[in-house]
Amino acid sequence: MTQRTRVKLCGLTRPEDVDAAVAAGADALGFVLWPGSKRAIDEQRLAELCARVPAFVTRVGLFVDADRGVIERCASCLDLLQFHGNEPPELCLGLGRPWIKALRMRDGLDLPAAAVTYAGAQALLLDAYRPGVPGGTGETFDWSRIPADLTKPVILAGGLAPDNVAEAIAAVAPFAVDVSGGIEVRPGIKDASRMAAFLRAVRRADDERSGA
Ligand SMILES: O=C(O)c1ccccc1N[C@@H]1O[C@H](COP(=O)(O)O)[C@@H](O)[C@H]1O
Repeated sequence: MTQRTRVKLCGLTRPEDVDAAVAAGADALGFVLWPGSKRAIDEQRLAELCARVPAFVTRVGLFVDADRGVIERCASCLDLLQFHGNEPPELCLGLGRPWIKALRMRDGLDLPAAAVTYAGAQALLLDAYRPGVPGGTGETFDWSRIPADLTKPVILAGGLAPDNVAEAIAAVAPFAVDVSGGIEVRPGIKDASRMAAFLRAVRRADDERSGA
């Protein structure tokens, strides 16, 4: 049986966007805890937003080489940690919380080897590579570079939007898709109708894959 594609909507900063993302049917909501991002929120805002999220919707915190103390404090209201920096796998594992590893698809990246290096991760999030930017570029990458037999679930990210996510799902059949810029009016400000359109496009793609 074809699995349904899970959906993470990332970079939420406002209570109304959290409510709209949940109403649209998102499986996971992402909160950026990297101060360098235009979508960054502080710990107090994180706690406020997380408190709005109902059971069975996963709260994900995104970190880029954050201090361990920051990660531990934020983790108290998160279900999953997402690492975008040079965090050693031992650090990610040592936090004792479920986590995923984001990898930018630079030339020469050996994905099967990365799957071994990050064996403790619950999934690999694959994003576009732009030098000097840890993620969230709004750019796609060559999806054919993703091996079909990776030993970790794939979360496909990078430049996804309501009008290309079906093509991405048909090409990659990822476990999940992740989007930020493609559902925004500007960084950190989400558009409820684009979030709903994204979810509809994913459902349609799943129906097509399953022949429904
Ligand atoms: O969103 C950010 O600002 C960000 C900053 C640093 C690392 C990752 C970031 N976002 C992640 O990147 C993906 C893809 O973004 P986009 O859809 O291409 O805009 C996003 O889903 C976040 O997981």
